[in-house]
Amino acid sequence: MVKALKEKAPVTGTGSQQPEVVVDPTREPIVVVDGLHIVYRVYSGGGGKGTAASALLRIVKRENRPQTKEVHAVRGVSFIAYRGDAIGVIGTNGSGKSTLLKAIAGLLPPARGGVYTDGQPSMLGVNAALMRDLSGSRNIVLGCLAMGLTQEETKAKYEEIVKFADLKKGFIDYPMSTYSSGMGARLRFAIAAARTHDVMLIDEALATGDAKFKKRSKEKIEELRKDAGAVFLVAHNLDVIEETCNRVIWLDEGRIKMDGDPKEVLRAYTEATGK
Ligand SMILES: Nc1ncnc2c1ncn2[C@@H]1O[C@H](COP(=O)(O)OP(=O)(O)OP(=O)(O)O)[C@@H](O)[C@H]1O
Repeated sequence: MVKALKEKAPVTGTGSQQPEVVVDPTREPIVVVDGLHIVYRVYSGGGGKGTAASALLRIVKRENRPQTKEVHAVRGVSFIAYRGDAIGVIGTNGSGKSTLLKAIAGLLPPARGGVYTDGQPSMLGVNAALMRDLSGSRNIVLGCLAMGLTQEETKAKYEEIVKFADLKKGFIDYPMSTYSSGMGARLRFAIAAARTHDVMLIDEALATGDAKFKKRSKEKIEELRKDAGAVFLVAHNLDVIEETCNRVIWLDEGRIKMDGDPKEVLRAYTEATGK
């Protein structure tokens, strides 16, 4: 559900230096992120990892919970994505890009603030729920059905997906555990791209492909963008972001440092980080 933003005053970033969010009443909002905070709780102390086995041992021994440490990964992020936006999310390692995408997908609960989406967000690779022990072709069928396609639609899309993934000969019938990470990423992208998503979230999917695959992926995103609500793309490769996106959000330590025209944001980012 999208909040009644059109009547509302501009949403402002809650972080001290975050840019103010200005509402464009002429465009249709698809995703509204309003003062979002995401906090991970990490179990520390006792030397061990927070595994189920160590938790069970503690329960049996009637010990207290281990100390928890908080990682504040997203700190008061606010922005509005409009219909037709392809938004690149950039930032150095650990700046909160993947966390933000997962929160938009509804996979992480906000500690404060909220995410409002118009339609169903699909995080590429997660929603497709690919199974490593099954062949690529079985995964195509399961992935399509999991995305809500009917059996007929799945059949109709099958060849297109195989063609788009363009795996080495024969690999489509091998278990996905035998695929390289690049091959897996191609197949995940191909499956996810087989249907239009209201909000499409792509995390580093294009990082592993070769130049030819990147070009085709870019074209596919363009095509999906026309029908999709909004596309979010996380990539360390800034060329991919510049070529694919009409807007870039720069995250720095969980806050928005800049949000706007790709050329301007990428230039400032490159100057600041030397990347
Ligand atoms: N499951 C988790 N549990 C605890 N802390 C986490 C978890 N996932 C991420 N973090 C922490 O949250 C912060 C943001 O991580 P995130 O993965 O969102 O960053 P990123 O910008 O996507 O990084 P990268 O470019 O390296 O992929 C980091 O400090 C990271 O250590």
